[in-house]
Amino acid sequence: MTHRIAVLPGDGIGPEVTAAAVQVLGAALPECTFREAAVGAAAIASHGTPLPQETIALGRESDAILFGAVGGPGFDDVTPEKRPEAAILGLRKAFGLYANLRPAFAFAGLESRSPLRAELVRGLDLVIVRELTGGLYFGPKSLEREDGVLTARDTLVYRDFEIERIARVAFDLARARRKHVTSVDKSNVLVSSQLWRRIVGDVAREYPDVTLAHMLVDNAAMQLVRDPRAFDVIVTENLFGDILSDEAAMVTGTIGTAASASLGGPPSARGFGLYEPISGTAPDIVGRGIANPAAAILSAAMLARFSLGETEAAERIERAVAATLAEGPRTADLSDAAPATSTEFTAAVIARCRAESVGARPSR
Ligand SMILES: NC(=O)c1ccc[n+]([C@@H]2O[C@H](COP(=O)([O-])OP(=O)(O)OC[C@H]3O[C@@H](n4cnc5c(N)ncnc54)[C@H](O)[C@@H]3O)[C@@H](O)[C@H]2O)c1
Ligand SMILES: CC(C)[C@H](C(=O)O)[C@@H](O)C(=O)O
Ligand SMILES: [Mg+2]
Repeated sequence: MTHRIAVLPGDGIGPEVTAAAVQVLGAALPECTFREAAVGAAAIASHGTPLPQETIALGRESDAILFGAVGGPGFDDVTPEKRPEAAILGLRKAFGLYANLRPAFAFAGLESRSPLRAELVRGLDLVIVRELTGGLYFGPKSLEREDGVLTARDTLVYRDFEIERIARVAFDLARARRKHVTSVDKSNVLVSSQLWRRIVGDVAREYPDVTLAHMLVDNAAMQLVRDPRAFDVIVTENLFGDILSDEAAMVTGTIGTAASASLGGPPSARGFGLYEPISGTAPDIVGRGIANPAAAILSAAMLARFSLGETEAAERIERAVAATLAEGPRTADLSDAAPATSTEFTAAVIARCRAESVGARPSR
């Protein structure tokens, strides 16, 4: 059966890392077909809009989207809906992708790259379940002069069903893991967080085998660097999840391995999804061929697992990435001396995938 993958490379290092992910996925699953469309600043240049209708249409004709990154210089004075970043927000909304899974995983051999002491990080394996289609990102916005005062508003809105469904995703996930959920909010200040805490508590009663802790977001930011391994599944609202996931990624040693899946339902129900690195267009390294493609490749593995049901291929890709990170070659974010290029890292991952598929398991 053919798997139809929409590839949206976007801007900056997006095309560099997405090309790597397409190569690896194509090698692991030859039945994938790839069709590309424009998003972000690239689409503004070619179509006059960050998210052309034909890009959405390609997504609708596909089993999954492999996404790079969007953003670029020159948009500081442009309203949010005309910025390149509107493309990713528009896709999340258009496809109802409310559940964003962001694993933070300490790969063996990378402990010394963490800003934390190696013994605090070794074996770290947590998942942030970020609510992705609500909150401050999607509430009404305005910028108006009111009584002579220039006034900007972003509105934080959460509805009960939005909290309930993301809480269920987190508890279901925890059930298949270490059975602990930390719900992160700011309920000492925000009424939306009070509702969040109440509803997550209600859902928790349906999962007596899973423990729940509530934590304020400022404390959570601190605990993530004090003792990151105390976390199993973190569930939180859109903006807190955005910020905490970059922090958790760096705790593992680099943001260059941080993958994500954006789903419209529980991960157990195989279906359409969008898969992307959590990081951005990395303007400081674009065009140099040194970006770490691991996050994009691991996002492709999540795509194989959650949207294609190809568990064996997903695991093969993940093992090949883990072995390459452990043994090298490594890109510049993970190596001080003679780092590999993105292309060299990708070739090493593909070689390990192929070696395994012909029966010769690579050494770990
Ligand atoms: N999903 C997305 O499309 C997405 C996500 C985050 C940021 N952005 C956009 O990207 C642009 C740049 O944002 P930023 O600079 O704040 O964050 P960024 O994530 O692009 O970069 C932050 C730092 O991480 C490094 N980095 C990121 N990915 C890397 C990789 N694969 N390998 C090695 N190093 C890597 C960069 O070099 C940089 O030093 C902005 O326009 C922002 O809106 C887009
Ligand atoms: C580009 C931006 C809109 C996006 C977000 O804030 O969700 C990014 O930072 C992410 O983490 O995916
Ligand atoms: Mg982010």
